[in-house]
Amino acid sequence: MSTRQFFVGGNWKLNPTSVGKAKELVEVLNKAELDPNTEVVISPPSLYLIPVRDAVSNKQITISAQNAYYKENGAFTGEISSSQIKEAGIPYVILGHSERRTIFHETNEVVALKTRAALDAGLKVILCIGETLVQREGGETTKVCEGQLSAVVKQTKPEDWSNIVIAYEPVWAIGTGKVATTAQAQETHVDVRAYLSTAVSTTVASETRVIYGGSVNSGNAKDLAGQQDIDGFLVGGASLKPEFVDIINARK
Ligand SMILES: O=C[C@H](O)COP(=O)(O)O
Repeated sequence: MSTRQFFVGGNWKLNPTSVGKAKELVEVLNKAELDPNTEVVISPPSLYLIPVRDAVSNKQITISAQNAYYKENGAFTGEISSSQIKEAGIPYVILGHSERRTIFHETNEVVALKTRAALDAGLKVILCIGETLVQREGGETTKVCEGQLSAVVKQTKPEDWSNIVIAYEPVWAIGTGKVATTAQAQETHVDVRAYLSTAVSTTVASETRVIYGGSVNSGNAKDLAGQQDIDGFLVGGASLKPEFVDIINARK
C-alpha cells in the first residue's frame, strides 16, 4: 500500500434541510471512533459552513466548500470566493463536480480557473473528473478525464498538486446505485496517474491522492479501498447516513 493518506470526503450537496439536521450529522461523527489514519472532510452547503465548522469537535475532521468562483470580489451575484472561504477557516473546496459541470454548464476551462483561484487563496482543492455513460460506452473515458485534467495542468505548477486531491467520479455511478467495479475504478485511477506522470511529473503522479466517488456505501467501500490506486472516496448519499463512519473506517 502507498504512503498516500487515505481520504474520505462527505459531499452533502444541497442537504440536509436545516442547520439543526446538519449539526446532528456532525454529532454522529464527533461521537464515532474514526480510523486515525483517515483524513476526513465534510462538505455542507455554503450557508452551513460556519455552523458546521463550529459544531465539529473532532480535530480529525475538516470542512470543505462545494464550489467557489474564480474572481475574488465584484458584481457576481450569488457567488462566493475562495478568499472568503479561506477567511472563514474552511481549508478545502470541491471544484468541477459533475453536477456543476452538467447542470451549471461549467467548462474544463472554468473549473481550471476556479482551481487556480482556490490555490492562490490558500485552499486545498478536491478536483472532480469523470465521464458520462455515453462517453464510457464510446471508449472515451481516458480521453475525457485527460481533457478535464489538462485544463488544470495548464493553470498549475507541479508544486500545486500537493494541494489537490483528484476525485474520479464516473457520472453514471453518481446517485444511481451503480458503483464502478473495483477493476473499472482501479483502471481509471492508473490512467490518471499515467497522465499526470507524462503531463506533470512522476513524483506528482505517485504522490497525488486519487479518490473514487459514485454510489460508495458501507457494503462496497472495503473492496474499493483495497485497490492499490484508490486513495479514498468522495461520498454523496451515504455521507448523510450513519454508514459514513464505516466508509471512513474502510481500511481499519
Ligand atoms: O460527490 C459525490 C458524488 O457525487 C457521489 O454521490 P453518491 O455517493 O450519492 O453517488
